[in-house]
Amino acid sequence: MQLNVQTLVVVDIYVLMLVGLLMLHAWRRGRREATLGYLAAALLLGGLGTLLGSLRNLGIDWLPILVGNVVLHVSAALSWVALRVFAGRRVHWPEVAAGGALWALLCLWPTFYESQALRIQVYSLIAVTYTGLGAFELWRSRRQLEVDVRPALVLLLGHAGFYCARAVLDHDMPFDMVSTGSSFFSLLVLETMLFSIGIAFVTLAMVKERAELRYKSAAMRDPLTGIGNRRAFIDAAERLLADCVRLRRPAVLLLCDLDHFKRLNDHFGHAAGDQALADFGRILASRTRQQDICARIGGEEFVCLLAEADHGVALALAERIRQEFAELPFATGGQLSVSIGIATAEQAGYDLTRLLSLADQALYAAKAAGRNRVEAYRPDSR
Ligand SMILES: Nc1nc2c(ncn2[C@@H]2O[C@H](COP(=O)(O)OP(=O)(O)OP(=O)(O)O)[C@@H](O)[C@H]2O)c(=O)[nH]1
Repeated sequence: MQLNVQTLVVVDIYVLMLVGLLMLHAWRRGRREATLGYLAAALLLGGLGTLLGSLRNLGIDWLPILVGNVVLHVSAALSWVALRVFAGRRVHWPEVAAGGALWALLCLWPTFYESQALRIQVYSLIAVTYTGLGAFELWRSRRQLEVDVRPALVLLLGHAGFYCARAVLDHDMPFDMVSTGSSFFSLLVLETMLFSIGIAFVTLAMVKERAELRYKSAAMRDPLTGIGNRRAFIDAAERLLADCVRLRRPAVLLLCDLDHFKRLNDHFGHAAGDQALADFGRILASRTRQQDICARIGGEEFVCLLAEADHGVALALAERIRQEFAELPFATGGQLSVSIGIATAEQAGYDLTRLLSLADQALYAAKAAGRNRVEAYRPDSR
């Protein structure tokens, strides 16, 4: 198949600019997510660098050879920066400038400036380095990122592989894209175009996926205590109870209500009340295991569904939580306490609504018996 280099270069510039502008738009619309901003800059500079690189045979070779390539190296560096920022790391500007600076310095050396083969090899080396760094950023952060980074890794490694091949195979082919061109050069332009579209698409998808995960997680979290809210609890508890039925495992619910909380608010203000809520949430989270489901389901009402725990274990844990909270020194100087009601999933027939209701009856009994105590649900108690 014959690829017309001139046409490809024009299409390449057009595509890079267009995708760059679309990325800029996505950045502006998407709460100015830095990853998209850096990628937009990389794409636009890629288009500009390719445009400058195409200005051959005009008697101003320094423009394509020096300026055009420096711009392309900065563009490659910014693609790396986009992925680095996505992985939560800071930008290292000296490294961003290093590729272009190295190129500019080498251009002062006539042997390099006049050797097509040498320039191709150094260009490829810099391109492989920045692409490899981008892949490395994603690879080392793949677990924390919580999104699928594999498509991006495949693209980056393919791109780096292409430049490795170019360094080996494209020694002395003319770089004069406007007149002669080379078959490898046509492939290069084509590959750059496809890679740019691909990396823009997968990066946008990763950014969007992560934003959705963050919104979802924020919607399920109680901002004051950092533990789950009622909605998160209902979802997770229903799943846990279904697992308990299937695997014939026990579960116990603790329903906790801070005592005389209104009095604390009225005497010491809402900020003191908030502090007490945050302290209790912290105790609950630190005393329970990862598989337990803890949440703040109302003003001063907390729950904890203990997975694979029997009645005795739950009772001991509730007692420890009650005691720890009662011993906590408060900034106000006063003392606070919590009442806790307990019911087992078995008593409720593994039905969440009923389980909450039984634990509530036990809690009512704890309040009625003087507060600052733990009561377990007893079928004969009401
Ligand atoms: N500071 C603060 N107070 C809250 C929050 N949510 C609910 N409250 C307050 O919690 C108090 C709950 O009062 P009550 O339901 O009467 O319960 P109580 O005073 O703890 O009494 P008992 O439960 O019977 O011991 C109310 O004054 C609410 O305004 C919150 O997010 N922060």
